[in-house]
Formats: sequence, C-alpha cells, structure tokens
Amino acid sequence: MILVVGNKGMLGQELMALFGSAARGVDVGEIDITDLVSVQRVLTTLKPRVVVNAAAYTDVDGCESNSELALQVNGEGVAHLAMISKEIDAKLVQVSTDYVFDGRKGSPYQEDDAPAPLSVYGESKLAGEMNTCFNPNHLIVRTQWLYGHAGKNFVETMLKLAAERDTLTVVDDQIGSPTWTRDLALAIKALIDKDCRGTYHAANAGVTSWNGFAKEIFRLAGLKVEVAPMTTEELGRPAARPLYSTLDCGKLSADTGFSPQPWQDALQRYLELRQPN
Ligand SMILES: NC(=O)C1=CN([C@@H]2O[C@H](COP(=O)(O)OP(=O)(O)OC[C@H]3O[C@@H](n4cnc5c(N)ncnc54)[C@H](OP(=O)(O)O)[C@@H]3O)[C@@H](O)[C@H]2O)C=CC1
Ligand SMILES: Cc1cn([C@H]2C[C@H](O)[C@@H](COP(=O)(O)OP(=O)(O)O[C@H]3O[C@@H](C)C(=O)[C@@H](O)[C@H]3O)O2)c(=O)[nH]c1=O
Repeated sequence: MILVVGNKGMLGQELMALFGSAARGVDVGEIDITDLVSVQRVLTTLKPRVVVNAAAYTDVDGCESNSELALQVNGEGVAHLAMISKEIDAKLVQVSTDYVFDGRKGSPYQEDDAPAPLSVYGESKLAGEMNTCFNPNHLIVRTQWLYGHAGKNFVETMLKLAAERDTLTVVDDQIGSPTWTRDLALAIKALIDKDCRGTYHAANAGVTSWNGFAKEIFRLAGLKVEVAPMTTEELGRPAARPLYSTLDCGKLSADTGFSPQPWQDALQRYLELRQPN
C-alpha cells in the first residue's frame, strides 16, 4: 500500500486519484507530522510499503512570519517520516521545490547543483530534504509552480481576478515552468515503479514568466484581460523568490522513460477538464 501523507492538499488529491485503491491517505486530523508519536502510530498501524509526503506548509510569504512552524512542518516533520518509514522498511518519497535554489545560475538547475534558498520556505524545504537521510531508501522529487484541480493556485487566482478586473499586473522577471499536479503525480508514479532513489527534478517542459503564464491562461480560456508587466521588486512581497529557477528534468526521463509534456499543453488540458467554481 502507498500512504499519501497530506492527501487533502492539491498534490495529495491528485496522487490519491492516480493511485486509486493502491493508496491510503492521511492528513491533519489523522496525522500531525510535527509529532513523532503521531507519525509512529499511523505508520506502524498502516505499514505502507511507500510513504509519499505531500504534506507541507506552502504559504511562502506566511513562512517568513511563522518560521518556527515552517521548520517544524517542512523540516522536522520529514525527519519523523524518514525515521519511522525506515523502521517499518518503507520507502519515503519527499516532494520539494525549486525555491531551494537562489535562481542565480542562469541555466536550468540539475539535481546536484548547490542549493541556496532565499526564503524561510526554501530553507525549511531544504531542511526537509536533508532530513530524508534518516531513511536511506528515499526519493526527493523537486518540482515548481504547481497548479491542480484541488487547491488554491495561480491559475485559479488569475481566473478569479479576471472576473473582477480588465487589467492585471503580474511579475515578468521570475522565470520557471508551470507544472500540472497530474503530470507531477505521473512522474512520481514512474519513479516509484522503477524503484528510483536519490534526487530528481520533475516539471512540465518549457519555461515562461508568471506574466507569460497569466497571458496563456487568459488566451486558452478565451478571456480578454490585459496583463501588464511588473518587477518582483515593485511587487514587494515578504519572501524573496528565485528569478530563474527552471529545473533540468533529464535525469527523470533517462531513468524512467517518462517526460512531462510542454506546460502549454498541460494547461490546455487542465482548463478543458476544469469544473468552474
Ligand atoms: N504549490 C506549489 O506551487 C508547489 C509545491 N511544492 C511542494 O509540493 C508538496 C505539495 O504541495 P501542495 O499540494 O501545494 O500543498 P497544499 O498546501 O495544497 O497541501 C498540503 C497539505 O498538508 C497538510 N498539512 C500541513 N501541515 C501538516 C501537518 N503538520 N501534518 C499533516 N499534514 C499537514 C495541509 O493541511 P492544512 O491545509 O489543513 O494545513 C494540506 O492538506 C509540498 O511539499 C510543497 O512544498 C513544490 C513546488 C511547488
Ligand atoms: C496574484 C498575483 C501574483 N503575482 C505574482 C506573485 C508571485 O511572484 C507570482 C506567483 O504567485 P504565487 O503566490 O502563486 O507564488 P508562490 O507562492 O511564490 O509560488 C510558489 O509556491 C511554492 C509553494 C513553491 O514551491 C514554488 O515552486 C512556487 O510555486 O505571481 C503577481 O505579480 N500579480 C498578481 O496579481
């Protein structure tokens, strides 16, 4: 059985849908990953063969003012999952982020590039990556700019704002790869099926800015909205974000044969399947 921790989150729900009856899910209420006893109780009772950790504190700006909670959930929580999954002889799959990088490399990041997080969220996720070492049978899957059918995300935010305004201002100096949770879930499944270990990058193919992403959302949705440019500095959010954090996914393709589709194709499919709120 595959245990999805954080099954009510955006990625967690997608993983549950993909794994179907092979999966069992737990979230807040049934497990608190910051509590070792809670993790021990759940994992030793359910005895999964694989634990996929999709639970996290993902409010990037919120992490700046709640750094203790960020480190507890994104850092220590992973240590607990790693220690107990090792005890029950299960594999641990940890989902991580492009925000462990500073974005100054100027070309796509490879798995062994040195992390240098700019934000508390990035630091806490890096702590989580390091804590996976308590279970040698671990997989770290770094991804970025996620959107999916079951969660608050950039696509839904843009569509909501488009109903209220004719013009939006969106940053055009952060470059990355928008990634559909369905394609990430397929990548995670491919990595588990091949029993891969270590660190992998998984994101939809191609790159754009948040501004370019917003324009494509409106083009595909047939909405007339002007998307004006703005710099990250002008936006002035609490957490610093990497400016160029695209992920080289060559290792994923080489080791599993699975290559995530171009981000525009994924977005089109997502919008076709989307149930309007
Ligand atoms: N969203 C994105 O753009 C990206 C996300 N990632 C990573 O992907 C993973 C999944 O992200 P996403 O689906 O967006 O996350 P969500 O925020 O949608 O879901 C996270 C889930 O974890 C739960 N959770 C929080 N704290 C705990 C806890 N102490 N114990 C148990 N469960 C807890 C949350 O519950 P509640 O809501 O009640 O707090 C929620 O159900 C995370 O590791 C994230 O860092 C990586 C790159 C990009
Ligand atoms: C809503 C809005 C956002 N923006 C900007 C802010 C931000 O830089 C960018 C995207 O906004 P978000 O709040 O979705 O971005 P953010 O929370 O930084 O998204 C990140 O989440 C974490 C969990 C990750 O791991 C990252 O990979 C990444 O997906 O768009 C605008 O410029 N104008 C707007 O109207």
